[in-house]
Amino acid sequence: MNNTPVLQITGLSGGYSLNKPVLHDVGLQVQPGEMVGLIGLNGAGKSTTMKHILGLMSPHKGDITVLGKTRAADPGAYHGALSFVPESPLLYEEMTVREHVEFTARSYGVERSDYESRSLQLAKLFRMEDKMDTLSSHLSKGMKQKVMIMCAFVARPALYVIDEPFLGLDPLGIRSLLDFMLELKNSGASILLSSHILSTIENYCDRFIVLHQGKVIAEGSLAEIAAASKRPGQSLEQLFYELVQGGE
Ligand SMILES: Nc1ncnc2c1ncn2[C@@H]1O[C@H](COP(=O)(O)OP(=O)(O)OP(=O)(O)O)[C@@H](O)[C@H]1O
Repeated sequence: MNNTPVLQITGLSGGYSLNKPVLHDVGLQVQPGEMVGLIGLNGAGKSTTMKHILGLMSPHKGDITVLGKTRAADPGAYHGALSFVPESPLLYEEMTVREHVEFTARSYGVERSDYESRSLQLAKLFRMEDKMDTLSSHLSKGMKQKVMIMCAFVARPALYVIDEPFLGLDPLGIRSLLDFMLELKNSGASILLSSHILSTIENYCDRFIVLHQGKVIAEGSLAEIAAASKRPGQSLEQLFYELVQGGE
């Protein structure tokens, strides 16, 4: 059996300047078919961790592998194996929704017929069918976020890196996104998801990584974190509160 984690981070230290690291010896894994919640206060280092995974920043120390390969060893395979939903939508103002989704599908080498069926499915799921030919500059904030999500999901990579995706989404959009992530996970995809909405992700993620001041201070399933904290039965929010208060 292949036990290679889809994402493996080992001893990662990094940040925006060499003399002031933001991440300190961060280690985490995401296995095939796992949804892992990366949680932490504002400034804990969640987005910085994601930027390192995406190769937008280089580690000061440590290694990151996707499907067992570093970015340096095989940049094409590394980037082709992951897609990203950023915290704030970044779109080309002069392109329509359809053009964004199609452009992304092409850059991932998605077959035309797969692109067509997936884009139809995503447009329906996120209630964007009547906006497919609208310029992105004419969309609402939540609709722009949906375009980012549709682009990430049209590719079907092994790993999804999703940074606080719920901001701006309406309740139906949040439910559609959660259900779709569950479907992807059940079909074997791996998801690293950051969010502050702990009550929402509590029942969806298999495991949680708690980052505090750039360090991993707890990890495991809800039951494992509760057991390690000697607080069985507590909610993720209660456990998180106690962990970060203790970490101050
Ligand atoms: N572009 C940047 N240049 C310098 N420092 C930065 C930059 N972006 C973030 N930081 C710093 O890095 C640290 C971690 O920030 P990061 O954005 O990773 O936090 P986060 O956990 O994603 O927070 P949030 O929940 O607010 O999104 C913070 O101290 C922040 O000030």
